[in-house]
Amino acid sequence: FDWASSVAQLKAVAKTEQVLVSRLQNFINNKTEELGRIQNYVDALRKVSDKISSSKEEYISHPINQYHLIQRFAKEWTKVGDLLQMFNETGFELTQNISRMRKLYPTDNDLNPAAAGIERLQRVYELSIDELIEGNVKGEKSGYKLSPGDCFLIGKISCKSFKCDACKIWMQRALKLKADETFTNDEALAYEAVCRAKRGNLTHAFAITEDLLTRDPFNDILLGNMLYYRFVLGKLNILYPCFITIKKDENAEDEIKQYNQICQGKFKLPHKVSKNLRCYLYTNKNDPRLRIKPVKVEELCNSPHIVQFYDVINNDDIETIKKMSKKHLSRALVTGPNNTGIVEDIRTSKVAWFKKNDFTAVKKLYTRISEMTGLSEETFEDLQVANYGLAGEYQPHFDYTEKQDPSIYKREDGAEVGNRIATMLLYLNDVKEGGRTAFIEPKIVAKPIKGSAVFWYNLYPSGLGDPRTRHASCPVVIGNKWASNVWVHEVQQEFKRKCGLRQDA
Ligand SMILES: O=C(O)CCC(=O)C(=O)O
Ligand SMILES: [Fe+2]
Repeated sequence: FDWASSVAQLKAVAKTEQVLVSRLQNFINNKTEELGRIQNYVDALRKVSDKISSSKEEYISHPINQYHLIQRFAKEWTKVGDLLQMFNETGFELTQNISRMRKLYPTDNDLNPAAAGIERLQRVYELSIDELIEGNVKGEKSGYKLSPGDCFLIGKISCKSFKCDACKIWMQRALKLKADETFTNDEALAYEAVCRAKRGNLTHAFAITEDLLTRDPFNDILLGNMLYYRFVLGKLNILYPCFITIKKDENAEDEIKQYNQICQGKFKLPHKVSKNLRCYLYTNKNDPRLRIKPVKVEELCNSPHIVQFYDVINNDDIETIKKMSKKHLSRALVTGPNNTGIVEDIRTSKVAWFKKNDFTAVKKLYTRISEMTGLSEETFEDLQVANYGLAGEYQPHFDYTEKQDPSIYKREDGAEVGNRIATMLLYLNDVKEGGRTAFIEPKIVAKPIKGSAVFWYNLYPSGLGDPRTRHASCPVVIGNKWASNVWVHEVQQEFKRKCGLRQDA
């Protein structure tokens, strides 16, 4: 089910935990009470048996005693049997419920993405690891700490996804805090060695691994790595196939660095740019519907033109949309080979989709967007509602497709609607910390403000994709993020937004 990719559904888990705690407490109370009753019986019966053991012959010769002995077996010990049976049965239902529930709620598989989320927060926002370990995120204290085992897990996940710098710092933390029952020092060292090797420091990795092998000479993974180091260091002439080295993609790394810095709020627009940005009331060339209540606009960037509209949607409609979405949220996909949707780490959120006619709030929203932008609803895509999970993000991407294939966007009725000409990105809540929308080239961010929406054209008027619109959703640090997109397609907008004479007009 993938619990780390949406916060909305985690709320139910927290509620269930409360119920569980009180059920478990009841269970213990009942058991204790039953044990107490059994204890009373044992006390009473012990008195009798003590007496008998001191003078068995004498006791047994007396007819009343004979009667009592028989009576105890006929009655008392049956009662003890009943009590024991009851003791065994109490909590049976709870045990069954718990094992059924375990299948529905977070399991071991959810821990890795959650650990990856913590690592992502640290990396993107350059958070202090010491503070994170203390449960302190940008001054917000959780009350819980990260254990050495948690640090080890975060290091291990980083190593497996080739984030070697992260692996190193988290493993060093794990080692500094000392191993707990979840890992040994040698395991932490082994991961660190693999990371060093991936960074090209093979001699050091070789030395660490050689040392580790003296303590664990049959460890398959260590042996495999050793063969590889020997090969690369020229000490062996066959290659062990299980070890991969990663090639650095310099461009991608530079972009991620830039993305991290934008998310951290490190860039300020120079005065000569920001002084040309305006806030104004907009009536879309005197649209009669907007003349009465013009829309509030804030310019975020002039080139490309990116604006934030305020009070686009009211609170009731927002709550309706979120409530409807909760039932339908499923892991967000990105476009993979042959236009199929695939799960990727670059997009950690859950989404739900609605049609214009699914309920009134969507219909109203579509009319409103059409009024504000002057664009035809005819080729609006279905409404996408997204909820981001632990450190949920959407790494830099274009909303338009770079493919030249006109059939890529087909409406359900088969009509080809062209590329995504524009994006309306609505914010359905305020995010306490993080979760901003970052535009990579102009180095600007939009802040999620409930009821507002960011709007921009993805294509030049010529229809060519505008690469300056590359954008991302920064990881959520504290709180929860609800956003929603309406993508507008080219077809039907020909007379609403006319094409220019130059390709990048
Ligand atoms: O949520 C955001 O801030 C951006 C989302 C986005 O870019 C998308 O869904 O395409
Ligand atoms: Fe996007």
